[in-house]
Amino acid sequence: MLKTMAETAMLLSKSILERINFSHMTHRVYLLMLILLSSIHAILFAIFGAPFLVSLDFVVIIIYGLTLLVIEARYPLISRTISHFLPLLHCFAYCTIFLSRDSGMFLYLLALVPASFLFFERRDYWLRTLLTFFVFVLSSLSLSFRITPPWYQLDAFQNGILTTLAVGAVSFSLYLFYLNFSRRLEDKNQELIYLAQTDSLTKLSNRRHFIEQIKLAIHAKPDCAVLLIDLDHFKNINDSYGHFVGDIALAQSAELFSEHIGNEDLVARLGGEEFAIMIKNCSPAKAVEVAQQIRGDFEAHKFKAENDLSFHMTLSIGISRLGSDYQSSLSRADRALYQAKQGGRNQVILAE
Ligand SMILES: Nc1nc2c(ncn2[C@@H]2O[C@H](COP(=O)(O)OP(=O)(O)OP(=O)(O)O)[C@@H](O)[C@H]2O)c(=O)[nH]1
Repeated sequence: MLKTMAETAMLLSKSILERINFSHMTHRVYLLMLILLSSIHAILFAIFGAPFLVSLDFVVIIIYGLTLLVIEARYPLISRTISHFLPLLHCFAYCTIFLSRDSGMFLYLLALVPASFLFFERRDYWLRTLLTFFVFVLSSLSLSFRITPPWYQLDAFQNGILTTLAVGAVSFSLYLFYLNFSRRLEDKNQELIYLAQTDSLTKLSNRRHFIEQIKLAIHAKPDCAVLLIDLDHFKNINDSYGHFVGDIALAQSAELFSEHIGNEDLVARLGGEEFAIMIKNCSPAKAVEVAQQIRGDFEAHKFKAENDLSFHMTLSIGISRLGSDYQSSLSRADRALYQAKQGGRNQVILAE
């Protein structure tokens, strides 16, 4: 029963933590966590019968509260400095003056290092370095100094509870650091994969991704058609209206092609004014039908650029069935496209 409850609590907290986007987590959350931790201490000290320490925690809570509500908005750097250096002094004072190092409060210092990586801006390296240095100095001081006698002599059990809480905070801080780090790495990976697969102008797949996908499709779905598309006399658009308008026309063409394909299909820009479409589960006759629709819609489409400029374009399409050798399939589609160009453009040719 206890085991099931613990497992449920673990799963629940894990799923909550995984939903939090730490890369967008603000410094305010960190301040809120400090307030929560200080409140837990205040309650514990009240139970332990140490009213002075309760009032000390209240003072600290008020400072964090003011930092959160007033200073954070106007002076973020001061706010960050307070929220990192105040806990340092707080722990140091507890370990050397009020409770002695037996309380284990110095362990909180360790939690501040991973926390600084979580909550400081990336560019604040100097602040992190300074903080790490302070943590080192203060933890070694609080371990070696003993301003005896401590103001409050807690018993071993009470010290144990405080130490457990501190170790919990350190572990939690390390866990958040790991979670944040692995998420950032994952986000970066996804971003790199996207950049490596995408054409920056049209946001379609690029040639590399298209080739990868047709290689996969050969094994997975035998009935695929490949359409190679080339815009007709595109040079004239650039020459007449400029390269910028040419770019707009390419982006609009990409949108139009995307409207004609299903979820499983893929449209890509191979380069320049050349595009390709892979249609899965598609007979050659059906591929010709789709290609003719694209050609007709493209011809009818009014391309628009700034200053009320509008113009029409046409395209040519070569089609082949995707066989076991993708290179020969592409070559056959390319030859069909060449025939379409030679035959006067604005037409669809299916490779034999
Ligand atoms: N605006 C723009 N133009 C591009 C881009 N990439 C290639 N081009 C232009 O596309 C044009 C392609 O011209 P050509 O290969 O002669 O082909 P075409 O004029 O379309 O003629 P055909 O294909 O024979 O019908 C060239 O003017 C290139 O500069 C691009 O990213 N943006």
